[in-house]
Amino acid sequence: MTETPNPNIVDTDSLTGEMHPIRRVVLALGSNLGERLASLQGAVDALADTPDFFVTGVSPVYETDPVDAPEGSGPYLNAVLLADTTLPAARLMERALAVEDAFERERSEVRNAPRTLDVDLIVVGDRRSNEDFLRLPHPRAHERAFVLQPWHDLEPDAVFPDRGPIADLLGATDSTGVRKREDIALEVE
Ligand SMILES: Nc1ncnc2c1ncn2[C@@H]1O[C@H](COP(=O)(O)OP(=O)(O)OP(=O)(O)O)[C@@H](O)[C@H]1O
Ligand SMILES: Nc1nc2c(c(=O)[nH]1)N=C(CO)CN2
Repeated sequence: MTETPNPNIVDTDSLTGEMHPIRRVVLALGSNLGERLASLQGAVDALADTPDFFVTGVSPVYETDPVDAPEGSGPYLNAVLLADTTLPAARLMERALAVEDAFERERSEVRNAPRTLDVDLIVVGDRRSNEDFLRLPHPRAHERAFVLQPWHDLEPDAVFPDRGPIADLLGATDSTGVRKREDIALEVE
């Protein structure tokens, strides 16, 4: 006898759509053009307003010397945001780009040109990707004190996939150009 799917058994996935696991997300925010703090705060607000995306932590703000940036680039404000989400990583990337656009991010041909807002996905659970549109974990973040320091403030025991404890990575990184701004802070609604 040929087995056929029982039409009386409801496939819950066909009702609810694909099921997605909850993933812990680390995002890095940066700005070195325009109203830097307002852009970072706007990014936090916009991300916190994203359905199925729950902000769990926002780091202190750091003033940082530009790294690998064109001559004459100004200092950055940098921060890290932690969240839990069921959104697929590609949707998160689209959302990050849309939030950048909302804050007048111009996409220049010049590598690392000054920008009003940069939203980078650093880690999305154990998701790995190696496409131009989305590389995960972020391929350069493990050597960037402007990412590691604020992340370390939130999660001193965090481990960067394949790279090791962020405390060790931070210890191996030059963080002289990374200064905490005690006078300003980002707020989560
Ligand atoms: N993990 C990621 N986070 C952010 N953008 C990514 C990531 N992986 C790939 N991209 C792609 O990179 C492009 C954004 O590049 P962008 O000019 O903002 O890089 P950058 O932030 O200047 O440099 P870097 O990646 O070294 O921080 C987007 O098209 C985006 O799809
Ligand atoms: N200090 C600092 N330097 C950078 C930053 C950044 O956010 N902070 N982002 C870059 C490209 O994403 C390149 N250089």
